[in-house]
Amino acid sequence: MVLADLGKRIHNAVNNALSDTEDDYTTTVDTMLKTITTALLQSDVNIRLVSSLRTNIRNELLSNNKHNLPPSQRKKLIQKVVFDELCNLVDCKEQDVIFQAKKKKANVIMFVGLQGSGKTTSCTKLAVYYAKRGFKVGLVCADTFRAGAFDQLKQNAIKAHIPFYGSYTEPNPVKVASDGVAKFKKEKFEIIIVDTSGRHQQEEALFQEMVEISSVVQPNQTIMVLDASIGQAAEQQAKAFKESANFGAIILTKMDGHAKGGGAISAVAATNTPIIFIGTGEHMHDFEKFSPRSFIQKLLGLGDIEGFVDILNSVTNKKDTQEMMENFKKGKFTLLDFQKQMQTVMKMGPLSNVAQMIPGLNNAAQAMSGGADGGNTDFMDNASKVVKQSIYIMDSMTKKELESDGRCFIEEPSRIVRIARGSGTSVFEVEMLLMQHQMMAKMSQSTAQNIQQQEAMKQMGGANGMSPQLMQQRMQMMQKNPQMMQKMMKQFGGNMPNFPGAGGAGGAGGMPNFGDMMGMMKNPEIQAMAKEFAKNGGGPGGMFPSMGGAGGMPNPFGF
Ligand SMILES: Nc1nc2c(ncn2[C@@H]2O[C@H](COP(=O)(O)OP(=O)(O)OP(=O)(O)O)[C@@H](O)[C@H]2O)c(=O)[nH]1
Repeated sequence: MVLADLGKRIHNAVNNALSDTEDDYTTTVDTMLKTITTALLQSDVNIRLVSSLRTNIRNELLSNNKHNLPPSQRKKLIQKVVFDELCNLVDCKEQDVIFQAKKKKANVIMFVGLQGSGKTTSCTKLAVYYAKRGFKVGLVCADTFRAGAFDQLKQNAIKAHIPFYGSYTEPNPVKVASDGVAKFKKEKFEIIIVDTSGRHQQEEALFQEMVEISSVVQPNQTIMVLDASIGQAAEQQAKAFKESANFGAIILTKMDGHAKGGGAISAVAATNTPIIFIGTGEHMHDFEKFSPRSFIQKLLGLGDIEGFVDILNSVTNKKDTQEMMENFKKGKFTLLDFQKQMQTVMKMGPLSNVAQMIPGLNNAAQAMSGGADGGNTDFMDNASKVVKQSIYIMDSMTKKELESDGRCFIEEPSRIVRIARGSGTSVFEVEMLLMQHQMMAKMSQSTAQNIQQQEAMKQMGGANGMSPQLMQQRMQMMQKNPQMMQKMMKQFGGNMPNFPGAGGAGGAGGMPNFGDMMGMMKNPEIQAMAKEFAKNGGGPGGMFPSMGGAGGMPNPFGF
């Protein structure tokens, strides 16, 4: 059973228990536990762990006369106890498990694991993680066992812009590791990641090599890379590596696709070692910080806002975002702003991964694509393609065009043809993008107006003690009298409230408040534009007269 199915089955079992009014409480709990334990076993979670989870949940839910609790409290208890016990399954209770590297010091991290587990890929992903956080990072390839290992690391490193070290001629991995670390230390690198060889199976020679490399490079942290798709074997493998390499952290790879994951989860308990990251694909950005609560939340389809904010923080340029939001609330939204937004979306990784983090969004995507199994991935992949295409289109614009409000394209439609040619897209696709930009620009103008109105209402209410209804009436009167409105705006201008950003709480600073966005979507002008566009189906008479009506692109923003 793949992880997504596991989550769904547990989620359903809990929901059935919550809505069950016919059976007595003990039967309800036992039925729920039967489904949960079967699902966990089918996902390869070790039988000992499943049995202990079952006992703990049962004890918690049935002890001390919990039968007598009112139904609403019983429901909350069931949700909490199941959630906490699932978290315990993947939590080894260590704090700050990601290695806190020190700046201006050489921190060595050594990777171990079997061949093909995803070591080399994960080394580069971790290098990118630290590089994004401002560290000077280097990669050492000490895998002299597998022909082509150095080339693979080199390719990954070049793609990720990470300096690397390796040798085509030196056969001794201990020497390569030692030389590489010495070189990077001399050059004042702050994070030095050493990739070691793997073998197809656990064997003495491999463990001996790891011990030798470890003794020369003296790692600050050793990480074991574990393939999540190997099932029950993971536990045994982790134990064997722990004895010789004594790793302090685990990276679970291949948690995407059809990994059962349960075996790997059991390895955490067997070695009492924390999982620090999970690999969710072959690309550099398919790498998520692991937190037990976030993982279980996502598994159960409850979203992971913590992870979302974390990704958002790592990909947004605070200065750019702040500037963009300042302009947005002043009613200014250029094509360049639009391009930066698209680039941020792309940096967040595959949209299907991001969607899983937002409560409800994954389900919505599944519904739109008409199926739970992979359907949402198709839908999101399509949306990713559209975002990428939009970036190509904007890359073909001149600096002046990008910094404009887009009106130049209406005045001079030949620009659209030029951009379509330059970006390898169609005129229709360029026009669609311009249309989306216009909608965002309209939203920005509405936001500016809303903010001004709200502020004016606040000021008036504070000064006069008026009721909100009376204030509303006055505002409507003033709207009908533009001169009076202008005067008032002048009076209150430069005193706008902060635009409430969804990321504000987590410090990501910068996404427009969703509630406000929804409000703006009710703006009759925006609705009229959308209707006009839909009605024309790309035909003449729309905002961009030459819309060709070719086959309809999905709109990633859901307008
Ligand atoms: N789907 C998926 N594939 C992954 C992930 N991590 C690595 N891979 C793929 O797994 C294969 C093996 O990965 P490597 O990084 O070469 O594994 P390795 O452990 O370094 O292997 P050796 O160098 O032979 O020891 C490659 O095709 C990777 O692209 C992941 O999280 N998800």
